[in-house]
Amino acid sequence: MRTSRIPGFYNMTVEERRALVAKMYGLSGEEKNDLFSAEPLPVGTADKMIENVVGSFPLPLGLGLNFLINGKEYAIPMAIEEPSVVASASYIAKIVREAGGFTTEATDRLMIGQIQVVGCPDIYAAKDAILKEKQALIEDANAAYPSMVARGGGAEDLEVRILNEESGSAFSQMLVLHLYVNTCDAMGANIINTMVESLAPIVEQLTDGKVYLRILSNYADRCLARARCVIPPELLADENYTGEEVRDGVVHAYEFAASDPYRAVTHNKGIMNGIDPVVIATGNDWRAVEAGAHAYAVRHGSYGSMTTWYVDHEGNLVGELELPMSVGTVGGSINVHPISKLAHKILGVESAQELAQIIVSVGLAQNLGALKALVTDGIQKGHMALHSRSVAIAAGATGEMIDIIAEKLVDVKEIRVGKAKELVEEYIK
Ligand SMILES: CC(C)(COP(=O)([O-])OP(=O)([O-])OC[C@H]1O[C@@H](n2cnc3c(N)ncnc32)[C@H](O)[C@@H]1OP(=O)([O-])[O-])[C@@H](O)C(=O)NCCC(=O)NCCSC(=O)C[C@@](C)(O)CC(=O)[O-]
Ligand SMILES: NC(=O)C1=CN([C@@H]2O[C@H](COP(=O)(O)OP(=O)(O)OC[C@H]3O[C@@H](n4cnc5c(N)ncnc54)[C@H](OP(=O)(O)O)[C@@H]3O)[C@@H](O)[C@H]2O)C=CC1
Repeated sequence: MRTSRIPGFYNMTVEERRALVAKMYGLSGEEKNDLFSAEPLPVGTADKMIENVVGSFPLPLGLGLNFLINGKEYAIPMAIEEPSVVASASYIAKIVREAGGFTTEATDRLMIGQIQVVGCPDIYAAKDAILKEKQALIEDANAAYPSMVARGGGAEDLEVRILNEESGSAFSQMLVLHLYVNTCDAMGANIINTMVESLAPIVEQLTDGKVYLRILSNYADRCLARARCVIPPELLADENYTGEEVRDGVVHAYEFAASDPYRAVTHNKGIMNGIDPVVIATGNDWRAVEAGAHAYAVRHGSYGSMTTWYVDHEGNLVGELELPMSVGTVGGSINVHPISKLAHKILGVESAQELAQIIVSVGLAQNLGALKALVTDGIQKGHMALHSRSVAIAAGATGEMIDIIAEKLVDVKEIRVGKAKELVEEYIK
C-alpha cells in the first residue's frame, strides 16, 4: 500500500527524492521527463495557454507528506515560493495522523451562474414571469450544454432576486437570476457562462428588460468542502511546552482572529498558504478559490477566521475548516499543463469533491502549523531558519556555499541579506 509517511524525505537529495517518487507512483518515461525537465512547461504549450508569451514562471514543487484523510494516504503536490510552508503542513499532518487523520466531507457541487436584468417596466411581474418559466429555462440551459446532463450533472435549479428594491434609481434596481448547475468534476466557469449566455435572449423577452452581465459567481457557497481534526493534547507537546499550553494557546489565537479583522487577515493568509499551493499545482484557478474563501469569511457580517479551534469535553484540540472550493479534476488548464497532470496522478484523486476535501485539509494543517509556532517559540525560529537559504541566494551564494552561509546566518541569529553579503564576501576571500 502507498504511504505518505516518508521520514527524512527532506534530508534526501533532489535526485533521490525524484527516484523515489518515480518508483512510488510508477511514472512513465515521458512523465519522468516532464517532471524532471529543465523546461517543465514547454514554451510551445505556454504560448497556446495565454497571450503574448515570452517564457514561463516556474515555482518550486514540493510534496506535503504524512497526510491521512478519511483513512486514505496522500502525498500532496504543493507549488509555492515561500519557505517553511511545505515543512509545516507535513509536520502537522504527522501529528494529526497519529490522532487518526483528518475527516472531511463535501456538499454537492452546485455552482452559480448570474444573469443581471435592468430596466424592467414592472420588476415584480418580471420576476413572476421568470419563475413561471423556471422549468423551461432550466431545460434550455441544459440544452446549451447537454454533455453535463449526460454525466449526471447540469442545471438543477433557478432563483430570482430583486436588488435595491427600494431604490428610486433605475441604475441600481435590478433583477438577478441565479442558475444552479452541477458541474460534476469541472470547476465549471466556462460551462456556466455558456448556459447563462444562452438564456439571456429568453430572459429579456420574459422580463421586457435588458440583460447586461451573464457570468459565473465565484461565491460558490453551494460547493463547500469541510475538514476536521481532533488532537489529544499530548501530541502537541514538545521539550519546552506542554500539550495543554499549546492547545490553549491555539484556541486563544483563534479567538483573536475571530474578533479582529487585522489579525483575521493574517490568520487566513496562513490558511491560504496551504490551500493555494495545492490549487496551483493541480492546475486550478487560485484567484477563484481566494475570492470565494475571503467572501465566505465575512458571511456572518464581519471578516473573521476561516477556521474554528476549540477544546472538546475530553480535552482534545478540535479544528474545523469549511470553505467554498470550486476546483476541478478536468477542464481549464488541468489536462494541458504537464505538471498539473502529474500532480493529479500523484494525488490519485477520483473526483473534484475528493480534491476539494484534500485542499481544505491542507489549509487546516497549515493554520495549525503557523498557530503552534506563534503560540510557542514564535514564527521566526522555524520559518527564518528555512528562509535563510533564500537569503543566502539573494546575497549571491551559489552551490555548496548556500547551505554554509544559511547555517552561519542562523548561528549568528541575523537572517538578513546585508549580513549574508558580508558572509559571502568573507567566504570568497
Ligand atoms: C518549520 C517547522 C515545521 C519546524 O518544526 P520542528 O519542530 O523543527 O520540526 P521537526 O524537526 O520536529 O520535524 C517534524 C516534522 O516536520 C516536517 N519537517 C521539519 N523540517 C522539515 C524540512 N526542513 N523539510 C520538510 N519537512 C520538514 C517533517 O515531516 C518532520 O517529520 P519527520 O519527517 O522528520 O518525521 C515549524 O517550525 C513550523 O511549522 N513553523 C511554522 C511555519 C509556517 O507557518 N510558515 C509559514 C510562513 S509564515 C506566514 O506566512 C503565515 C503566518 C505565520 O503569518 C500566519 C499567521 O500569522 O497565522
Ligand atoms: N469567474 C471565473 O472564475 C472565470 C473562470 N474562467 C476559467 O474557466 C476555466 C474553468 O472552466 P470549466 O468550465 O471548468 O472548464 P472547461 O471549459 O474546460 O470545461 C470542462 C470540460 O471538461 C469536460 N469534462 C470531461 N469530464 C468531465 C467531468 N467528469 N465533469 C465535468 N466536465 C467534464 C467537459 O467537456 P464535455 O462535456 O464536452 O465532455 C467540459 O467541457 C478555468 O480555466 C477558469 O480560470 C473563465 C471565466 C470566468
